[in-house]
Amino acid sequence: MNRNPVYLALDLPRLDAAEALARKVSGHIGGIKLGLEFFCAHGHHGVHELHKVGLPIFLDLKLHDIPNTVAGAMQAIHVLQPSIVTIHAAGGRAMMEDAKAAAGENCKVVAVTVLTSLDGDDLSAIGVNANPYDQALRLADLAHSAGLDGIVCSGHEVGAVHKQWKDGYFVVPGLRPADGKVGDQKRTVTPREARDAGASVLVIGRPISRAEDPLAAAKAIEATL
Ligand SMILES: O=c1ccn([C@@H]2O[C@H](COP(=O)(O)O)[C@@H](O)[C@H]2O)c(=O)[nH]1
Repeated sequence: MNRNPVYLALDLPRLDAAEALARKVSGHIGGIKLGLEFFCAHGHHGVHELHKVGLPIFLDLKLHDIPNTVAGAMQAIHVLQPSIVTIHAAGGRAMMEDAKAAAGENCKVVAVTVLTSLDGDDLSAIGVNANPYDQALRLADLAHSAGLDGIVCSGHEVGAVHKQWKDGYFVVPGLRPADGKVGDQKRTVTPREARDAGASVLVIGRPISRAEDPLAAAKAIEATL
């Protein structure tokens, strides 16, 4: 049977609340995603605590620095046994190569292409002369040639990336059920659309964590897949 592709983004300030939520929905998700908010607040201790839930841990740290620094950070998190770690493709080829070389054997390293909270206007404001689709495909190509396992992109690009990188590992956030609040996300699709387009991992946070009934929300999303 295929593993549930949903990784729950635990962007919550309190460790006890994060662990309780993860336990509550653990039968209806495939993994737990811990990001900057969680890691800055709870560090290695928090990750060890969440390991006790018994699901794979995705460390969404979006590392972006000079190659030597990112490689050192990758080595420092070996001990946490993450199944997936993110870096930024905009850090360049050498940074991605060194990050992959420093990662543990069972850890997939995936590169963020264009954040799902950005649209074309945001890219032009930071001097990127391409639309999010073209930019995501360009960075996907770079990540592929740097030997990474896959990328992070929105559901609008994952189908095209999948066509040119058949065995890639594709993480898709910015997911909203058909009637869901979009919030700060600008390039959204439904979980089902992302899965059908070739996503390997569906990252879902607030549609579950901020739902009135998170368990019912997780079950409803699972039923659509
Ligand atoms: O491009 C990206 C990369 C990472 N994220 C992360 O995914 C979750 C999404 O949370 P929601 O509450 O479902 O919007 C969050 O942890 C982000 O840091 C992303 O959204 N987009």
